[in-house]
Amino acid sequence: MSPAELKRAAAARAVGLVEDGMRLGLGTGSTATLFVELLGERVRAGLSVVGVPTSEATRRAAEAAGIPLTTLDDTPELDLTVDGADEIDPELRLIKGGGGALLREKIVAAASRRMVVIVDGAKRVETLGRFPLPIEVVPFGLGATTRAVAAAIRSAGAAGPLALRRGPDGAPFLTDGGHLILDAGLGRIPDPEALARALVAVPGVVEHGLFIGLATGAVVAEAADGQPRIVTLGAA
Ligand SMILES: O=C[C@H](O)[C@H](O)[C@H](O)COP(=O)(O)O
Repeated sequence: MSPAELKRAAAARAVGLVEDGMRLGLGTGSTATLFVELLGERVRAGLSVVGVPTSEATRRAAEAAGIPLTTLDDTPELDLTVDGADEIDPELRLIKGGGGALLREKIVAAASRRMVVIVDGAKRVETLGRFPLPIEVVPFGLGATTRAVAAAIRSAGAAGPLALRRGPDGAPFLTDGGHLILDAGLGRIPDPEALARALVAVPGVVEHGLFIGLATGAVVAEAADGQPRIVTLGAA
């Protein structure tokens, strides 16, 4: 089975969690986009929901799918956010931000009573860190902030190179908020909570891709005999 088929299977299961009248957080990335497309089919069939997109890309996808949108200003409390992830560990801790949407994703997840993560089985790890950890920083003072981020990483018992993320044209990648991203290739993160605390204490760091205590459940699609097998973690 291809990763795309597994992602679609996870997204399809999560669409079944949506109930009429729900206020939804709409995640970002290839898996979350499949969820948005499938949700759009239900909306066109009569389901009534409103969604808060976590990126401009998701806003466009949701508009194309016909999903009514709102903002956290008008709708500050959400019932359910469905989003993808780059990694998930057994404690439902995540690495997110591979697509650069971590800041809005974390704000939306924190405003939601439930956050359900949809992933293919390859995203499951025992220890977070194989996927480079995205760290969103303001452009001002980049050199000093990078040094401080490196020290914060060491203080949390981790190590690895920091790379400024670049777009396909080679120019620094800019988030929807106009910030830069440092990708930390750590291999393993022995103490995610300690690293999260250390990173938020660095002036210039806007947010990081460790999502701890936010996911309430996960829908994982694994390949079994050529068919997707859904495994749920937590409350999903
Ligand atoms: O910034 C992007 C998000 O955190 C995505 O949810 C994450 O990168 C997973 O994306 P995908 O479903 O494309 O693997």
